[in-house]
Amino acid sequence: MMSYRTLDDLADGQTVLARLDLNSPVSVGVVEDNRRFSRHARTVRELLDDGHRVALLAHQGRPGRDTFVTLEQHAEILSEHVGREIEYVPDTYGETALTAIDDLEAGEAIMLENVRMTDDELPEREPEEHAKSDLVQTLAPEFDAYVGDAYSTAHRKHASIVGLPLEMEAYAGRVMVSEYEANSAIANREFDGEVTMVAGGKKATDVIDVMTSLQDRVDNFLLGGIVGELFLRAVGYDVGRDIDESDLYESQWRANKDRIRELIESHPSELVYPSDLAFADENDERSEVTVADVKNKDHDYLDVGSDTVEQFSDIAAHSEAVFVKGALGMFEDERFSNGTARVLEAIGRSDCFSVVGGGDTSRAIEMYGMDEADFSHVSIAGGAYINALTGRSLPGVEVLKGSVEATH
Ligand SMILES: Nc1ncnc2c1ncn2[C@@H]1O[C@H](COP(=O)(O)OP(=O)(O)OP(=O)(O)O)[C@@H](O)[C@H]1O
Ligand SMILES: O=C(O)[C@H](O)COP(=O)(O)O
Repeated sequence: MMSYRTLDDLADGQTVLARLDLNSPVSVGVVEDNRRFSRHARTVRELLDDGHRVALLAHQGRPGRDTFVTLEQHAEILSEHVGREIEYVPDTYGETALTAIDDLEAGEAIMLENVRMTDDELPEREPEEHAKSDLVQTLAPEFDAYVGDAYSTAHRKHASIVGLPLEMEAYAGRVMVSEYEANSAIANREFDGEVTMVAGGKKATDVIDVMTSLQDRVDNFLLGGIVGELFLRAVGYDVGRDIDESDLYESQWRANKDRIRELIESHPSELVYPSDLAFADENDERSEVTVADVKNKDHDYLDVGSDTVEQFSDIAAHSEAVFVKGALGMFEDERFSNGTARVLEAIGRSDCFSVVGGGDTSRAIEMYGMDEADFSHVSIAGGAYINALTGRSLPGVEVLKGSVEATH
């Protein structure tokens, strides 16, 4: 299999354009620090230590959304993680940006403006088409090399993801390599023992896509969260109702019920249902009920119960590989964190190959005092993680591999 070049292949002292993914939660204009900064800091620090002149390219939000802001705060947060000042340049590829790139000294980095503020970035186009854009044609000649580190945007055919690497000597950064290898393992690698997937959270369509494409590779699907309730409903339990104005159950049920029924029919022994559920009682305290005793959608079920936790933890403990997609409950509320936190702890304790994905689910690791090092990999990707699990190709990875072929 043709692979990509990595930072190990990059000669020191070059002018380098590195594409990162620092897309972050933004609340009332304030960018939240998160794992993406600490992970990419490793790539940036290494580039600076190797004497490169480094311009960083990244995006935030999409036009029209509240999260669509400049990268000024990102430059500050990343500077703290890297331990060196990264100057923010309020321009992506105009005169101001080109002057700042020209002025770079060895071991210095600048952060160019949110690349989604240019018209060329966002249209989904083939790499060859993007390569002709002004953005790519202006930036590419300024650099000796492109470092693709934005694995979590590699599912997008955007100019800076697929166009730039086509026109430049391209290398995969440290985040790109570690994410790609771990997340593709379930689709690419053979495991001798049992393979388990925690299938939870609230994005049922994504999870059911993953389950459908991995149905013959996974021995146990541990069902929880809203996904678990949809499966319980499909086998006749009266659970799952929309909370307030939310559309968590009904629309997802309508969209997925046929595929859920197909999975139940074709893989009855791989599906592991919750045997009990938790809800808030009249005193607003956690109570549990066995699934058989649930009646008339009488509560919002916000976590799996203790028996389920025990059963899921046992299965995780004797698996050879465990992939997590989605939380087992509404863990942000401590009363309903038991399922997610205890099962993650069991996975962390076991010596299985473990991958935890999804921005929300991986937040539970630090919220409940677990050590990221107890897992083989904690992914910082959302959509790209789904693509990798389902074995769909990632254009941003393919173009890095293609770039090696083109030079051979
Ligand atoms: N029974 C439930 N009722 C309501 N919300 C739930 C329930 N179970 C899980 N959740 C919510 O699901 C969310 C996690 O699921 P989701 O699949 O959306 O996240 P993810 O895959 O980790 O993240 P992302 O796709 O955003 O990177 C959590 O925020 C949790 O509160
Ligand atoms: O946060 C992400 O998943 C990536 O940055 C991709 O963002 P997008 O879904 O807005 O393309």
